[in-house]
Amino acid sequence: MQEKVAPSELTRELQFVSELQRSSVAEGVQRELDAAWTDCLAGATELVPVRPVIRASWLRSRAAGIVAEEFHYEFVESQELARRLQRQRELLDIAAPVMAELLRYNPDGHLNLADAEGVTLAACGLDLTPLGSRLLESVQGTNCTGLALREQRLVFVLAGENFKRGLRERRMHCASAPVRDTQGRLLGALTLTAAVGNFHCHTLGTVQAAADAISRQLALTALLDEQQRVLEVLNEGVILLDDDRCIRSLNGYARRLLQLDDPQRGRPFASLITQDTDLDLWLDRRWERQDRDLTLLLPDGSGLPCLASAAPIAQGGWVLSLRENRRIREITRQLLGTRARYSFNDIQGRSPALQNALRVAQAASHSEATVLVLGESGVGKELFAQAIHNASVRRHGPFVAVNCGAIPRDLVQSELFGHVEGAFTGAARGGAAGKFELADGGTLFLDEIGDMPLEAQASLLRVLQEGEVTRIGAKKAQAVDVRVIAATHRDLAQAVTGGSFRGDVFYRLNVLPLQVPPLRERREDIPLLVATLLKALSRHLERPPPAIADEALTLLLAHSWPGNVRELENVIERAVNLAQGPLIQPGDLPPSLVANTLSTDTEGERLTPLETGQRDLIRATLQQTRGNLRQTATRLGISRAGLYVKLRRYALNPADFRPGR
Ligand SMILES: Nc1ncnc2c1ncn2[C@@H]1O[C@H](COP(=O)(O)OP(=O)(O)OP(=O)(O)O)[C@@H](O)[C@H]1O
Repeated sequence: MQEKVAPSELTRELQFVSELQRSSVAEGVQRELDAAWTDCLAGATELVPVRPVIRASWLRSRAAGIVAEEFHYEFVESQELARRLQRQRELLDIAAPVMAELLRYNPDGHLNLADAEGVTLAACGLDLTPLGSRLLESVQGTNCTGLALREQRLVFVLAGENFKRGLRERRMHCASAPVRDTQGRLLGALTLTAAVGNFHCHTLGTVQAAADAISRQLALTALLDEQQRVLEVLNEGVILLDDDRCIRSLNGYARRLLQLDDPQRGRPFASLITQDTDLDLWLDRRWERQDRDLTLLLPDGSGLPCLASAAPIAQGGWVLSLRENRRIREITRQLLGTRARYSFNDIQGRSPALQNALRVAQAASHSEATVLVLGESGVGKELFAQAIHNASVRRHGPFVAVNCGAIPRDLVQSELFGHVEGAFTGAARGGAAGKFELADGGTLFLDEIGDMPLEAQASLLRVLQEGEVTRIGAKKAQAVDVRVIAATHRDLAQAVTGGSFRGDVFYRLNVLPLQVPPLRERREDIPLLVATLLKALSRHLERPPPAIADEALTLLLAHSWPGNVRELENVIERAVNLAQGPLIQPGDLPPSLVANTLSTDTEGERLTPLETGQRDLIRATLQQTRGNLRQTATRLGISRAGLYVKLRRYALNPADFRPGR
């Protein structure tokens, strides 16, 4: 504790007090003090034999008009006292045993504890300073408590050094030391009053040590309190176990997890978990930290799966931290970004083929049935899956996508269903949740389901049928609430026949089949898709969207699009980057596309008489409009997109009809 008294002064004071032990000295001192006091009251200022600290206090007391001859205590009002007692409850609780102990060694003495404003908050021993009495020097003149508060250091005041006659005539000496808070701020003063014969130099040390003990205990309590608060606000359950694996304490989060109100002190931890955790294996002091999946037993008999981490404490016992799997999954989802971005509004196209797919998808979003999205690569199968999820009741849950074709065969099962620690070589410490668990409460999109190995299909069937997953190596299954949307570009029925896909899984998945049409079957959507892509790309590049020249659009319409919308996206992105001016020209398109297009016409195909008539009409109109597509479409009463489709069908190139050809 901060001690303001200079070492030399302290030595002097101790020497002085120790000499007082000799009664001849004490009597002499008393006589001198009485004489000096009388002089002081008569107006003298010299007061030579008086210690400087006392002399200064007497002069202040005299100047403040304090009447030395009158003695009675002044009190704060009872309500005010109650407020102060309340405010200093902690200090009082800590000080009470210290004061009681001190009194045991000074049975004929008196102890009082005053707050920083000199109000007595606690007292024991002789009936001297009453509760609520005001002891500041400005109220009571020179007195030990008032002086300690003013000097903020250990002081002693002999009987004859008090200012008021009533205190002087008690013939008792006092020592007082300040009590401080953790920041070193003055909280009050602890004062010991002892009969003259019992007061010696050790009294000073004892009072100082007691005041320091109170201050230290206050700091410790504050620290403990702070740690307790941290533990209580912690976002995970913390349980302290003793060496016998019984509970020493639980923080608030752990109590909430376990649905328990009281601290459960002494309860065996084993009674709070299901029996499938081998505690001997887990709580092993050789390991610094061990993670385990375990299931907490709740009062209603149900189980709460958690990830628990155990670290041994050097002094004995363990500290366990617990997080429920549900929360870990939430955190993982936040990290992985398992949100579906797209909705039905993002699916562009007005073609009957696409509108038809949209109708089926919208119906699927109102149901909970498993959906099987069929379509070539890049047609937008995941887009549809996301849109279904976002329009379904699960929209606030996770959307987890897994490409079954992209995971190494050996790992598919563990990726999807998770595993427990030690399930196989290379298994994660503490085990790992699978995608089904991650998608709990939401949708799991199983892309390229046709590539799923047969063994994994068997486990998938169980999840689809039972709504439960069993991690690899686990003894027990866990319930999961997941809607599955699977997708494939393969012909699954044929795969079933060929034996590479299980028939039972196929029928389970194929509840709601959704065929997403390839781009070549909905060419009329191309202009709209191109416009949307141009807008999105230019927004990204922060420049106005370029237009597309008719010739270039014709080429796009005529292409067979094996890569579907994804291919179209790439072609447009390339063109936007290559385009010199505000117009995308055929030269900005990939050369392969230009070459292919002109050959993918109706060559070799026989046209019906009706089609021949239509082709001739279009050709004639193109001639009249000199290859102007807008005018041609208007004259023919069809949309531009419709015209493009027909141009491709009949291998007509508008450029051939333009002047200069
Ligand atoms: N109708 C559409 N409107 C707008 N964008 C689309 C449309 N269809 C597909 N896309 C876009 O095309 C790209 C490919 O779509 P997606 O990844 O959903 O296809 P996929 O069929 O799942 O492909 P794969 O079979 O290769 O996984 C995406 O960027 C998607 O946004």
